Amino acid sequence: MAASAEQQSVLSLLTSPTVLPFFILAIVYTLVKIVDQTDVPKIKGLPEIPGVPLLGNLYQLGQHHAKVAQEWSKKYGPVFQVRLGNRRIIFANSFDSVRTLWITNQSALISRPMLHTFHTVVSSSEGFTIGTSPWDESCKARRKAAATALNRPAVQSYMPIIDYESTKSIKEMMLDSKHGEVDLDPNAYFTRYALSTSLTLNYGIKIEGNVEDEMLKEITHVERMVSNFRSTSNNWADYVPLLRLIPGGSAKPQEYRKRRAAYMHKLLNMLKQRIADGTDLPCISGNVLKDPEAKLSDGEVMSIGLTMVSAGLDTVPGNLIMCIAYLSSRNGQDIQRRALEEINSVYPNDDAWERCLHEEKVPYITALVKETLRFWSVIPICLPRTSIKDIKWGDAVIPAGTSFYMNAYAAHYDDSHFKSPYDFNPDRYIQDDSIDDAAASRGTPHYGYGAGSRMCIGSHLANRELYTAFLRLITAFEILPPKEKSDEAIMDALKCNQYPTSLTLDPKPFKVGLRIRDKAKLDKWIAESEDRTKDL
Ligand code: HEM
Repeated sequence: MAASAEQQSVLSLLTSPTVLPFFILAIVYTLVKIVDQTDVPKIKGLPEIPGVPLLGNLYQLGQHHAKVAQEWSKKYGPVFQVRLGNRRIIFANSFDSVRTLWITNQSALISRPMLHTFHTVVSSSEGFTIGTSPWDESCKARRKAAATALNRPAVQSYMPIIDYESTKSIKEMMLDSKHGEVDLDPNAYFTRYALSTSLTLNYGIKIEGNVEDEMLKEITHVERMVSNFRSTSNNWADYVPLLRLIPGGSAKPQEYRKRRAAYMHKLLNMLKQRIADGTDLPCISGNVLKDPEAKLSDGEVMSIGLTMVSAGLDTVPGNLIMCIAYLSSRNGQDIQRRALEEINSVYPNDDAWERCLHEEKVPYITALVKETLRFWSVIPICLPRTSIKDIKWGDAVIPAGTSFYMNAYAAHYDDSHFKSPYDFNPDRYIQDDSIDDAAASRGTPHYGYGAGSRMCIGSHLANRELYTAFLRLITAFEILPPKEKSDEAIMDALKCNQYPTSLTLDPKPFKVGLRIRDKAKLDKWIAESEDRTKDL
């Protein structure tokens, strides 16, 4: 149909050289306004960090989101709103603000957001882990089942596994360092420690090989990559939907989804075969599969398995490895001396290796664990939350459905809560005067395990793994600086991360020296442990 005379005159006006540029600008402006909307409108009464169209504050946050947000909090206050693409996020950056939002408002802050890369691309076939699931009946059931399997008495029954794995790692470190002659990187030994412990208690299957084991390397690499896809700081496509249209953008996440599915199915099938043959060992997934009353579907059993494999894999080794790095430094030598004195005074008969399986009686080692969790903040921006009810903050009402990011790194270095927060000082958890007194009396020692309604349910297990490993390492070895000078960045909680935008700290490679304190005693402790765990 031909255009009317009126339409033709409008068209020629719009395409005239003087009007056309303004017309194009108006179209672009309107389009930007449409795609630039946020999931939650701007919240009145809460500081907002100025950003740019489409990206919001994504570019300004750079690689070190936790550090940049910590800097902003000096100007804008502890709690502010940012825009990451089309998402509005509340950042909490001080110890007290986290407590108010995460603990006082815990029933409102119980859900988790869905992020495109992890929830749509990486996880579509394998289900979500508990820590990435929004709050619903299924998440509640899986969390309850896993929490029961990880409660204090249950964890005590897993101590033989921790006995076996810690001994295996320390023995291999002794042999691979040629009894202390050669420096080594502790990373792989403690990655296997954490992974093999999780696999044994979930499937009754351990990593049989040394640190070069193929299954160990595959699971470690794939889980590390998945953890990057899961990070709130790594994937711009989570926030800017237009970026999802870029061809090939999903190729890597999809590749890792397939590789992850392969070993998750293999582990479950191995367990099912052992159950059928009657050769299975007691384990969490086995208990669920064999329990006729269990109300969990196959997918839910798989989700618990995924959680067990992934949850402790970066976190336990990250803490262990970075504490070992610190212990090897000059200041770390004093900490080792003090720790050994404390261990020997509690256990004058050299039975610390065995007793630590039953009790935690050396307060200085417990304090070392806490200080490590604070100082290294291995999940600097804690797993994200979504509110399910309105939350009041000062005069602002933050509507239900808003995403919240806890800047655990900034809270851990908050000098209104911790005295000299940049000093590594286990004593702050023993002597009240190194934490502000009022703060000390309020409980929560740190946010290493998060806080409130969706706090880590693996913390008893992780604490036992860390305590046992530290106590045994310190009695076995003097941990020394490497013979060759190492990268000084390894002592900085952010610079030591080789992949700064990952969810969990991924330590840069480094080496330490080891000197065996007493070869005869160490051989005896190892032999006793091997004897105790020979049927595992
Ligand atoms: C040192 C080691 C560990 C650290 C630092 C750590 C840290 C965390 C953090 C920060 C969270 C998020 C909490 C929140 O949102 O407030 C979390 C959640 C979780 N962790 Fe851990 N974790 C560790 C070990 C483990 C282990 C060994 C397991 C189990 C085998 C585990 C299981 C879980 C689960 C299931 C969740 C999700 C809870 C939920 O969403 O309801 N964690 N962890």
